[in-house]
Amino acid sequence: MSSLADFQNEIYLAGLGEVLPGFPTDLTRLEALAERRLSAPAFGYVAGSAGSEATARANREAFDRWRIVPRMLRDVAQRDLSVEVLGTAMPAPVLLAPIGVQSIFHPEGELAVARAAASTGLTMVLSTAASYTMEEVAEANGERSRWYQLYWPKDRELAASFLERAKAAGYTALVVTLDTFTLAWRPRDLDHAYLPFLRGIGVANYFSDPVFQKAVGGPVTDANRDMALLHWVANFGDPTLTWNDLVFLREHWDGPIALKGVQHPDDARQAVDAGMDGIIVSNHGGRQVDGAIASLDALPGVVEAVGDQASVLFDSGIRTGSDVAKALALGAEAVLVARPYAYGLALGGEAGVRHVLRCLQAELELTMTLAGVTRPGDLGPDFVVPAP
Ligand SMILES: Cc1cc2nc3c(=O)[nH]c(=O)nc-3n(C[C@H](O)[C@H](O)[C@H](O)COP(=O)(O)O)c2cc1C
Ligand SMILES: O=C(O)C(=O)c1ccccc1
Repeated sequence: MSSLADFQNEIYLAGLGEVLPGFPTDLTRLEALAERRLSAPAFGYVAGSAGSEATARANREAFDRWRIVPRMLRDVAQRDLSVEVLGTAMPAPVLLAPIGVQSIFHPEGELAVARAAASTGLTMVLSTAASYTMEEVAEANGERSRWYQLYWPKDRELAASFLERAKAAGYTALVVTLDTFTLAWRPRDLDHAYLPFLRGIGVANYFSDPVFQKAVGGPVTDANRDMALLHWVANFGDPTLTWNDLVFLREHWDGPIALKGVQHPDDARQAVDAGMDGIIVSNHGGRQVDGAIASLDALPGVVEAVGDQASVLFDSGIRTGSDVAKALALGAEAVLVARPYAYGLALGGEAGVRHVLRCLQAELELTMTLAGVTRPGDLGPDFVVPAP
């Protein structure tokens, strides 16, 4: 049986022919390399977080506060990391988190990511704010599984159109991001006075949409471009939304729905009461509320509140396979990874993303195996202790 950890052997064997991996295998090193490759504003956009970046740091520190306790002599010869999450089969409990405006990292942007995801079999979550349309990305992703992330616009007709298009293009689950109806105070972007959308990046799904086009007097050309961008700004998020509005999602989406950005157990309970299928415990990688709780610290409370009624997923701060194991041990059914694959994209396009995904999966399998676990579902709170 082939295993995800075979990547390790592949690297050592290639070394016999003097071939090196090409990218670092310690994924925490990618950020510094990406900084050298990207323009200062583009690097600031991906690496930056809200305010003093205290929450971004807290996300990482929270992982350091948990330590894995390996168990011995448990026959770990046969491993199977595959899981089914919200109806989607995956080779490992790892998804590619939605990241907007990927063409600022590499010209092929989301298309390269869709191909890398397809080649590993992992599920990508496509952002509404993508640089390519959801139909183009679906084509690059092919027969593989993909989910769609909605930024819920003010115009309900536009929201319904996005959902209709996503369904038609083969996105099987819906992720609705709640924590970013407006962008936070982000000093790195402010200091560069840099917002990609105002430069027409990350608006492909809007400009290609029939409902959006109707609102701006037809297809977007040089003549109505400024008006179209202003319409985007006015429409991007809806701060009036409340829990009662979730009915709209159910009316327009018949597949599984997960809410992204939940941190409080009571919000998770409300999501379940509203008929949602999944929760993504996330603080947007520290990019929204500076000073907010580390996402990993919020995870156990949400799992306790709704873990038996909904799929609880996790993101914010995952950098290594060992981090994935800790989040699974604390109750996540699967995790989403964001910045590491964006850095891989910046460093090497499709090959860079594929490298990151293969490293993560191999390291996860080796960590689990050496800790005495052969399946993701067998990782529980017994495998971690708080650091002294
Ligand atoms: C450059 C960038 C763009 C992002 N764009 C989106 C987006 O369009 N939609 C969304 O739901 N989350 C977006 N996120 C948040 C990620 O999906 C994810 O929640 C977060 O980055 C996870 O933390 P990590 O980067 O530490 O893995 C973005 C994050 C980054 C870094
Ligand atoms: O930058 C982000 O974190 C983000 O989520 C976003 C928001 C709007 C458009 C693109 C990305």
